[in-house]
Amino acid sequence: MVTLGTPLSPHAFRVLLLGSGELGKEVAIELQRYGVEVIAADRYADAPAMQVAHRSHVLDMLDGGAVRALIALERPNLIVPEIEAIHTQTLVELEREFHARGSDVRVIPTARAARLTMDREGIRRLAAETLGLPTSKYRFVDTLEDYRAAVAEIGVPCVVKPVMSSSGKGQSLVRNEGDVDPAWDYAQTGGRAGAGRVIVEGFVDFEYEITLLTVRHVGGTTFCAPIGHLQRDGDYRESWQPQPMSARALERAQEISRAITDDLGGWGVFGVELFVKGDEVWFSEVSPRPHDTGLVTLISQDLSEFALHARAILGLPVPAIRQYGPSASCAVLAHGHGVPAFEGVDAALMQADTQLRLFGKPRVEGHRRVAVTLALGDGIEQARERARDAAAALKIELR
Ligand SMILES: Nc1ncnc2c1ncn2[C@@H]1O[C@H](COP(=O)(O)OP(=O)(O)OP(=O)(O)O)[C@@H](O)[C@H]1O
Ligand SMILES: NCC(=O)N[C@@H]1O[C@H](COP(=O)([O-])[O-])[C@@H](O)[C@H]1O
Ligand SMILES: [Mg+2]
Repeated sequence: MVTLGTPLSPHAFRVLLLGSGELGKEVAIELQRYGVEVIAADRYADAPAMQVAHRSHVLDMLDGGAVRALIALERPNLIVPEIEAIHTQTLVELEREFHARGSDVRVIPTARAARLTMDREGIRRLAAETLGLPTSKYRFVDTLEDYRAAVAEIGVPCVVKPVMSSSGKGQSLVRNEGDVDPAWDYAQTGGRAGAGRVIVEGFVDFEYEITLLTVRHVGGTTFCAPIGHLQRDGDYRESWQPQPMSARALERAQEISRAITDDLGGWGVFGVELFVKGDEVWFSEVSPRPHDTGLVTLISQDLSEFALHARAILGLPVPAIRQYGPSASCAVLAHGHGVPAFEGVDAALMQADTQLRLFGKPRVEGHRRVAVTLALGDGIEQARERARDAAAALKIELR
């Protein structure tokens, strides 16, 4: 049983967010509602979650020493990874030390889950080889020569990704011979840890893909309604809920999600990414934290994925999740260089049942998701159209 205290007092319940983007911002707001003292960290200043936290720190989270020093300084009750780019081996060591000391400090959901999912190899081998879950074909390679052989063996089309990357960075679809070498070069430059290991995945010719938000909480495991989504360049553009599925496919999706999340363990929200064709379901990957496609739950459920994460990690009950019917989200990307200014916010909010979140990201260099629109509709198509219309009404100027 958790005792929640008063923030900024000696008996505060403190949560340290490692990563402070748009997803962490919503988690921070939900934690604030329980009087939790929230400390936000990221690699840059004025990140979205920092703007709603009690305190913040800027550090290189891939530096194990820096992560350890921050945790020693802040002495949080919970350490909550918000992104994958963290020195997760340090979290594994710290968790072991906490345990040995009899301390009840926890890494969410577990340090092992954070470590396995930051590297595509860890989670893929666990899912496919240890748990026997259906996945695409795959090979891990370190050299151009092995890479070419892996592509020849798996065949085209195939998907090439750095083992450490997210949001489609460094990822290519190889359709023919001419795509092979450029995909290697892109994987070598687009990964989060620089050049390195690559996964070659067989292309899964799915009908649709979903995120199954799976909540592990004190009372057991609860699934949200499936979220369908559209990805471009490996990054999410639209998501909707509920995605229509056959009863058998939904059952398989839940079985796979339960298997992987039971193995990872701990409390919190997991975003299980699955590919579906007819009644067939393949595991793709899992985030041991709220998922970007789950932003739709800000409008589609009484408890959003962020509210669910807060409840679950605090050890609070999740007796039911109410879904409000057809809903959608549309990601808003800014392109260019500068500080965003938003016009057309009024136009974006003209339609009933439409909402907007502006993340407050301090700068854009290249492409960056800076906002999301949300809508309810009579059907999925109407909800998606409303969310897209609202996004199109926004005009972003980079100053
Ligand atoms: N083997 C595959 N077959 C078919 N499509 C794929 C395959 N792998 C990836 N994709 C497509 O690319 C998208 C992004 O892939 P993936 O989720 O592995 O990338 P990511 O960089 O981890 O993205 P994120 O961090 O946003 O989840 C998938 O949602 C899917 O649309
Ligand atoms: N697919 C993972 C994902 O959506 N993560 C979310 O994006 C932020 C990074 O955004 P940035 O790259 O604009 O800093 C992360 O902090 C997290 O909130
Ligand atoms: Mg993904």
